[in-house]
Amino acid sequence: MGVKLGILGLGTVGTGTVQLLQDGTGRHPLLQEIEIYKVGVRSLDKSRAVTLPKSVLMTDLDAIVNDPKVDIIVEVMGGLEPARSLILKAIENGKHIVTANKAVISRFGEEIFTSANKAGVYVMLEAAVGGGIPVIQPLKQSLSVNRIQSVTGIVNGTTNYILTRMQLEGSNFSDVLADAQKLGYAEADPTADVEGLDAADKIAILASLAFDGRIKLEDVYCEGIRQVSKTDIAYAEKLGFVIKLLAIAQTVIPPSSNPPISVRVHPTLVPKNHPLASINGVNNAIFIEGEPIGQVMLFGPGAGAGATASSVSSDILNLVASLKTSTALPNPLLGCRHQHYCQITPMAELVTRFYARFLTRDQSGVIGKIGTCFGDRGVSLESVVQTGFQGELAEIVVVTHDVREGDFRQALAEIHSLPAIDSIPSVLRVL
Ligand SMILES: NC(=O)C1=CN([C@@H]2O[C@H](COP(=O)(O)OP(=O)(O)OC[C@H]3O[C@@H](n4cnc5c(N)ncnc54)[C@H](OP(=O)(O)O)[C@@H]3O)[C@@H](O)[C@H]2O)C=CC1
Ligand SMILES: N[C@@H](CC=O)C(=O)O
Ligand code: NA
Repeated sequence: MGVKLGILGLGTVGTGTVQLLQDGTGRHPLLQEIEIYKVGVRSLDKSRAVTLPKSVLMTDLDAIVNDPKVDIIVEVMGGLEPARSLILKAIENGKHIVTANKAVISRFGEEIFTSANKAGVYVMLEAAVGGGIPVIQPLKQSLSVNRIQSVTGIVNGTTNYILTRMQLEGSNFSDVLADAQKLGYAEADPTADVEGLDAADKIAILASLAFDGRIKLEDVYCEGIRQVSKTDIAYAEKLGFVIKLLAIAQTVIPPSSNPPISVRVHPTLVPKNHPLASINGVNNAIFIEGEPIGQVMLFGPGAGAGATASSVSSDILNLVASLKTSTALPNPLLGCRHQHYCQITPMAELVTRFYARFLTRDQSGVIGKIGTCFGDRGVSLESVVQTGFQGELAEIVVVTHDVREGDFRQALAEIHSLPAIDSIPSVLRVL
């Protein structure tokens, strides 16, 4: 008898998954053991890119998670509710879960994994981070003996696609966002992509695995890409950088048991010679540093139907394999064993380089005054460039050496109050 799937959602990811499962030739033979038993959607009237028997497609998702014949629930509907309640109900009913829903896991992970451990079922989430890139299983298994120092990722396909096209083609933000939506990369509400919230969900999940503890989503600092302008992209280019939305989790003191970590998402100037600088379009990459392994980078398509279906289906396959060889004890490398919360360092304590662009009145000595404010706070400058004019205003760009963020912000506030300063249109961190 086949392993019966109840799939919740038949949009971009659900459709890609059904297509993959229906076309088993040349793939792993265990796929033959899987039966697409029920698929839950919102509307039965929509035209679908896959053909399913009438008896399979239904709108009563509660009935699917309560159906005793269903072995695995594949939650690819997205959103917080009813996704969370359906997952919890399915777990209570003894079903394993595969989900692509980082928003639910990053917010309700504690509740979901606690219930799953109690019920003796697995919650698999490879598709939730990095789309098609295997990163969850590598962190849980292949890299788990390492002491991780940092996880730095481009983990949102939509914003990487937007920034790449803005950089390479000088395209306009809203036109490119519309393309990303048409291609099925963006979330139902693309605000989650553009504001960095999707990347924050993902880095919370990665940090939890890398640093072996729970993360409160509200502790993840988050800035999106709306304020990244063509001007900054052009200055970054001249200075030898590209701008990427990075999601970063790193220890701030040498690794120890439960070390304080910094977890954040923000647009970042990445040196052109860094491996993450060349990750373009919808691709994602996760750059991991650990001891003893050194540096590892996982790269691939971060969104889209086929790529995400690859991760969803591999999770299903892992569960099918477990069900076939079922032992009484859960496999600790597949389950979640976190009990404590990670300590998160406040942003003011972060040590990083900064890029800042100032619009100044064209008065003599402005650069000196900016330098003095920075110097008073112990902020040393790596480069200062005055290249352009915007109307009557001169444009000055600085890049600092490593500095404590709190000191940099104080200096910036002092600079802002100088009569010669018109405005500070952008402040970005530098990797
Ligand atoms: N798109 C991507 O590239 C990736 C997406 N993800 C994640 O995968 C999940 C799904 O994304 P995606 O496929 O793009 O989303 P879509 O919006 O394309 O599809 C959502 C599907 O779920 C169904 N659905 C949603 N809400 C309900 C409801 N309340 N009751 C019944 N059915 C419902 C919809 O039904 P109907 O068709 O009838 O409207 C639709 O079939 C999300 O969590 C997303 O974050 C993860 C990695 C990549
Ligand atoms: N909207 C997300 C989809 C994958 O998680 C993205 O653009 O990365
Ligand atoms: Na993945």
